[in-house]
Amino acid sequence: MVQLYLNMNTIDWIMVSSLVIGAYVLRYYYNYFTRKNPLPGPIPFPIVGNLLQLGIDISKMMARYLDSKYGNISEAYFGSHRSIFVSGLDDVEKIYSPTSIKFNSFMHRFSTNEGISELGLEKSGVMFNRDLKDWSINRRMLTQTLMSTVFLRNNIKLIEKNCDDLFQYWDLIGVTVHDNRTVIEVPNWMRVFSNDLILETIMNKKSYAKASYFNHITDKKLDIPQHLLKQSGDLIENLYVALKSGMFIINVPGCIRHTIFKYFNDMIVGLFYGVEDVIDKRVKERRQEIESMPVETELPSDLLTLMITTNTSRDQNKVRLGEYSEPLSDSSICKIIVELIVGGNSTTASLSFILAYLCNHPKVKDRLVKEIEQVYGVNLSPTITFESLDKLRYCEAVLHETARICPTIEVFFRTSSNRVELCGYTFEPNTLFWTNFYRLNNHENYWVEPEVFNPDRFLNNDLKKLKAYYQFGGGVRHCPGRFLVMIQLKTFLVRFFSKYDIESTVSNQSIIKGFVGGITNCEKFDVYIKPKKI
Ligand code: HEM
Repeated sequence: MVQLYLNMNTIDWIMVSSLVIGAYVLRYYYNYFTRKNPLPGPIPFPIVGNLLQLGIDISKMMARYLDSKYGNISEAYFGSHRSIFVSGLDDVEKIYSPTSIKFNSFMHRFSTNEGISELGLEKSGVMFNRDLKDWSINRRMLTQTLMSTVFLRNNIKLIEKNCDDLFQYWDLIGVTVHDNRTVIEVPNWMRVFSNDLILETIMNKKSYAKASYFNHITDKKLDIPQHLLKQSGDLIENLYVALKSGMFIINVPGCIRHTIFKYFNDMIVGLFYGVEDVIDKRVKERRQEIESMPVETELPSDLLTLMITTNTSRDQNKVRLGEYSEPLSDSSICKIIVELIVGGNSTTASLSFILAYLCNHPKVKDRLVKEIEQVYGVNLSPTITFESLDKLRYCEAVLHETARICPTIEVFFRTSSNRVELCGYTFEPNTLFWTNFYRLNNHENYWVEPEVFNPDRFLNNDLKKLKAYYQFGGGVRHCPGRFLVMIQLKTFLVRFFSKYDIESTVSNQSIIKGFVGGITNCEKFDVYIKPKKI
C-alpha cells in the first residue's frame, strides 16, 4: 500500500482527490435530499452551507429575505448546522411563552457551537450558557438586581449625571449658541453615551467614552488624563469590533475560520479576551476596595459590588440564590459583565431610532414634549423620580412604537431541549430556531397600517393583548434588562426635551440601518440641537 502511494504521480493524485471530493459531495447531497422533515429554503453547499448565498448576518437576511421568499417556516445552513426560521405568531408564542423551566422545551439558547465555546461562553454567563444550573444562579442574581426598585432608583441618578455630562459637551461644541447650526451625529453620540452609562452602571467606575469622542471631533481638548480617555475609547472600540464580528465567530465553521480567515479570527478572539482582561482588572480592583473597607460599611447596590459580595461575609442579603452558597468566581463575573455590556448596545440603537423617528414626526415630538412639561413643569433640569417616570404614558407609547416599527433585535433564537412540534413538523432536541420579531411587529394581519408610525396604538392597550409585539423575547429567558432600558430611555428623553429641541438637518431624512452582531443599528442621522427657549 505504501509503495502504491509512493508510485503515484501528480495526475494520479488529482484523480484520487477528485474521487474523494466527488464521493463527499454526493454523500452530502444524498443526506440533504433524504433529510427528515425537509423545509423550504435555499440549497446549501458542502462545508459552508448557505453562507455564500445569505451572508453571515442572520438578522438582515432572515427578516428581509427568507420570510418573504419561503413563508412562515424555512431552513438554512450555517456550515453544517441546520437553522429553522419561524415567523408564525402561534409558533413564536410557543417558543417564548413558557414561564417555568420544568415545562419548557426551549430552555437553551444554542446547542453546542464551536465559536461560542472558543469564547468561553458555553458554560458561563447568562446569554449562551448551556449549563442550566450555572445559568439559573447567574440569571437569578441578575434578575434580582437589575429589576429591583433600589437599583433602578439609583440608576436614574446615574443617567441624569451622564445626561449632564453629555449636554455639557454639546454646549462646548456650540449647540447652545442661538440659531447654531452645529451638526450632531446622533448614532455616534448615542453610542458613547449609552456605553458610558452601561459601563458605569455595571462597574461602579467613571467611563470616558463621551469625553474621548469629544476630544476626537473637536479642537477644544478636555482636561482629562490621556490614559483615562484612551482606556475608555479603546474599550468601546474593541467591544464594537468584537460585536461586529460576533456573527462571523458564531456562524462560520471553525475549519474555515482557523484556516482561510485565521488572521481575522485570531484578531477578533484576541480583542474579545482583551476586553475581558480590562474587566477582570476592574473586578479585582473592586474586590480589593471592598476588602479594605470595615465589614460594617454599607456598600452601594451596583451590580459589580453585588456580584462580588454574593455569598461572602459582606453579602447584604440583597440577592438570594437558593441552595447555592459559593461566591461567584472572577471569571464568571467577567463573562456576565461582557454580556451585559453587549446588551447595552441595543439601548444605543434604540436611542438613535427614537430621536430619528421623533425628528421625522414633529407632531408626535410636540405631544411628547407637552407630556413632559405636564409632569415636570417647564424646567431646564427637572428632578426625576421613579414614580414620576410612571406617569409618562405617551412617552412609553413612543418607545414601544419605535421598537415595533424598527426593532433593534429583529430576530432572536432559542434551541429545543426536547422533541418539539412546530408548524405541523416534529423536530429533534438541539434544533436551533430563529424567530422573526421584525415580521410579527410589522405584519398586516396584526396591525392596522403597520407602516405608519403611530404611538397611539400602544396608548390604551394592555401590552399583553398586543401578542404580535416582540421586543425583549419572553418567558423564562425574558430579557432581564428590560426595566432598566425603559428607565434609561425615559430619563434621557425627559432630560433632553427639558433642555433642547431637535430638528433633522434635512426634512424627512431617511433612517439608514446597519447590522452589527445581530443588533440593528441606526447608521446615520444628522440633527441640529437647539436650546429650548423658556
Ligand atoms: C433595547 C434594549 C434591549 C433589547 C431590545 C433586548 C432584547 C433582548 C432579547 C430579545 C433577549 C432574548 C430573550 C429571550 O430569549 O426570551 C434578551 C436577553 C438578554 N438580555 Fe436584553 N435587550 C436589551 C437590553 C438589555 C440590557 C440593557 C441588558 C443588561 C444590562 C440586557 C441583558 C440581557 C441578558 C443577560 C439576556 C439573556 C437572558 C437569558 O438568556 O436568560 N439586555 N434581550
